[in-house]
Amino acid sequence: MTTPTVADGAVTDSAAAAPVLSLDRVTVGHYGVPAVRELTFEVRPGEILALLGPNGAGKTTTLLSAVGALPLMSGQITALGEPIDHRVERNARRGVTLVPDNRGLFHRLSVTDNLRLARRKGGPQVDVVFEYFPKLKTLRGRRCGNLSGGEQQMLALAKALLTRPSVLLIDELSLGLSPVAVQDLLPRLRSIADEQSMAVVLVEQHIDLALGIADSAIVMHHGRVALGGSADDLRASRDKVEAAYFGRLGGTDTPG
Ligand SMILES: Nc1ncnc2c1ncn2[C@@H]1O[C@H](COP(=O)(O)OP(=O)(O)OP(=O)(O)O)[C@@H](O)[C@H]1O
Repeated sequence: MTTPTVADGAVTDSAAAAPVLSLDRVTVGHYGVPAVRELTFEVRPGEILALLGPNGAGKTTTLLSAVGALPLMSGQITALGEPIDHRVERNARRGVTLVPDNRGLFHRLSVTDNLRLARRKGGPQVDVVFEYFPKLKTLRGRRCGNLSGGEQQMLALAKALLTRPSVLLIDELSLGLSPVAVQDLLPRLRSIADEQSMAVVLVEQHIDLALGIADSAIVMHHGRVALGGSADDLRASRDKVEAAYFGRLGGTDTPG
């Protein structure tokens, strides 16, 4: 794994592997009001970037813009060497996959039927994801609405993996889950990213758990990067992470 560096609020990497997803000075928002300003970062195959920040910091807006669901006010997003445009379905077929915070599941359908619907022609068989989540195999006939929150989140991840993503954008994997369930899921995500060389952008409120599995992280505040760097550096500067999270750093900063 290579070490990201921070320059002007941007998490970049000097290593040779081409980024799977790049945001270059992206400003994006809702109804003409910017929610994210001048955001720059890159993620490479197999890397996990954690997007941290308080409510309203602009994390979801960032993910939505990366899949083409929000028009950019300025800047550019590139995935797999091509600019991201508004064709969300096409972007997904190209391997840019979002796991939304509402999980995007069909609650009346069984686990297997949810997975079947997510499967792409020529893509992996449903059984493949049972290797990552054996528990789902035991629950395959159960209605999704009768699964626990953690099981539903496994199903949401499993569905996303069936699309063979090159970059997976995950909005609050841990939403509504017990700490035990989160401690189970996040390391699995790390292993899957490693095994599949899948880039991941992870929006997460459990700062320490996220920094525990990520390669790099950005702390956003009011739509801007308050702090960014390698997860190792940020773990070593935990007080700065907290200050950035609460908007007490007064601008972009690097740990140390
Ligand atoms: N559909 C929308 N219409 C108008 N404003 C929106 C919309 N969605 C988000 N916003 C605004 O954009 C800003 C960023 O919101 P966003 O959802 O990206 O934050 P977030 O960091 O994901 O927050 P949370 O942790 O609460 O999910 C907020 O000020 C929010 O009120």
